[in-house]
Amino acid sequence: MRRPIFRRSMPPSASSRCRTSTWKTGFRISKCFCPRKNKPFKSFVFDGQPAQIRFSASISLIGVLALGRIIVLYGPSASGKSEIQRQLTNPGFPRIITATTRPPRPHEKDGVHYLFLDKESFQEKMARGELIEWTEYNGEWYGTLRSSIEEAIAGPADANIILDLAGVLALKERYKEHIAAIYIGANLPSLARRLAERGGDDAETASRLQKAREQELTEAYMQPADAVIWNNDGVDFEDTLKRIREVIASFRGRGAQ
Ligand SMILES: Nc1ncnc2c1ncn2[C@@H]1O[C@H](COP(=O)(O)OP(=O)(O)OP(=O)(O)O)[C@@H](O)[C@H]1O
Ligand SMILES: Nc1nc2c(ncn2[C@@H]2O[C@H](COP(=O)(O)O)[C@@H](O)[C@H]2O)c(=O)[nH]1
Repeated sequence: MRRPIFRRSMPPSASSRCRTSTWKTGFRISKCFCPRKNKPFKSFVFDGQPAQIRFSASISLIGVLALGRIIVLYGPSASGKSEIQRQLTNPGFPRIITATTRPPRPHEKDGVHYLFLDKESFQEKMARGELIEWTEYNGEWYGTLRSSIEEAIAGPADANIILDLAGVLALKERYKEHIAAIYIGANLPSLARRLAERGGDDAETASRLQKAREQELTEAYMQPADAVIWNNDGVDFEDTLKRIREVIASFRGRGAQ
């Protein structure tokens, strides 16, 4: 028996003049005229599906209606992700700010580059389910706020975010069709030079380079990327930006990933 599961603004005498469009998801929109109230109305109906299908239908519906896509930049430390993000970000392509327990670098501002948290606050956010994913890097915690991703997906604009591979995989698993990942690479000599120029703690620099050598420069690390861009020293940074803009435009042309 076909039975309405979800119904909105359906007056009692709704049986009258309706034009119904049915979506692939099983969702039906009827544009009707109510003789009793003498005015038009719309009804929204999921029809005759078992509960578990209803749930996935509503998820697909969110997918259909939500437009925002998220471009994830990932790759080794000092490959140029932050500089690329800085150049690409604008009001129509906002950055999604993640949280970290690492101390800010001299130029970094709370709420702009990261939400800088102490370990206790970070753990509280984890415990409250406010983080959709998190990772440990160099003894510090990094995590993505659930609300930041859901707002970006529900919004009309694409957004960008910097994550590591664990973050890419977590977002792709949960929001597959909204996520496109660009791996930003640079060779070891470029990374070493840039990290030395950044200054800071020698042990931390060595650890970042080791992670690049052993993990972040491997084929396996790049494998989930939808595009790979190399930004070595000697490559004109404007050229890197141009290639990234082209890749992002091609994602838009293809529709959601
Ligand atoms: N093509 C390039 N040629 C020379 N220097 C570059 C190039 N691209 C970026 N840089 C420089 O490399 C340094 C590191 O870049 P950036 O901070 O953006 O890296 P990152 O990937 O965000 O690093 P991290 O993950 O450690 O934060 C910056 O000083 C940046 O200006
Ligand atoms: N999985 C996540 N990775 C993140 C997040 N925010 C940043 N990152 C990655 O961490 C490392 C270290 O960052 P750094 O700013 O100290 O160089 C780098 O690979 C970032 O891409 C996050 O929320 N989740």
